Amino acid sequence: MSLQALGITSGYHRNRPVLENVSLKIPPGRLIGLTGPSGTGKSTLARILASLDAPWSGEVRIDGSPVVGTKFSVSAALRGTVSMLFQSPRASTDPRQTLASIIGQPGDIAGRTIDVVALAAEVGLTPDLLSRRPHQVSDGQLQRACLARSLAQQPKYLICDEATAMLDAATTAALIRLIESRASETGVGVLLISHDRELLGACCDAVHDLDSISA
Ligand SMILES: Nc1ncnc2c1ncn2[C@@H]1O[C@H](COP(=O)(O)OP(=O)(O)OP(=O)(O)O)[C@@H](O)[C@H]1O
Repeated sequence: MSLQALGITSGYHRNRPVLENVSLKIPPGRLIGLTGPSGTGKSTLARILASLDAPWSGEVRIDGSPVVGTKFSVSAALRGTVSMLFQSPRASTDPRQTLASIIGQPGDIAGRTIDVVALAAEVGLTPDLLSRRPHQVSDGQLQRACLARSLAQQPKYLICDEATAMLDAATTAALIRLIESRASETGVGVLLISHDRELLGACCDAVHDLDSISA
């Protein structure tokens, strides 16, 4: 059981790979850190692990099953098992939606009822914020809503791509604590991508440099 990248090679321009033969394993219930210099391909790998993009070669496996296709073409059994939290909550939310509808989105897609108020409370959002739209809340509050949306998806694996880079130290610590407790309580496996090696060292079970996982 794990989310695995196996020998991933990928890039954006033919003959100029960004990732070469990269392998990484995220076991359930663990926090795995990924760091490395800017522009070396961490986000590229994250998008491939989340089935948002397909690699040129190599394979992603979710609990042993190879992923075929991307986004909505991924098989129903595997779709939604990996959730991604991005750096910018504003770029990943619809400015017309309220926080309640943002958090409840995975339920609408899956035809499942979600206790939005309870999830909001879990990530530290009070009920009065739920009727607000993104421009009426802070970056930290909106990122909490994005985390609640990810959790509402009930993913087996969560990828946080610089998800706390825009937040202050206190909000970062609160979100990381939440992710840690979710990992230990529900067994969600987490990949934390960050330039902050100190942060990764403090909360992760293992930290990899992108260079060290390229063969
Ligand atoms: N959509 C794209 N089209 C073309 N090139 C891209 C695209 N996305 C990323 N790149 C390039 O691929 C390389 C890797 O980018 P990526 O964002 O994966 O790196 P990163 O390690 O996450 O960087 P950072 O730490 O700055 O977020 C960079 O040279 C970048 O310019």
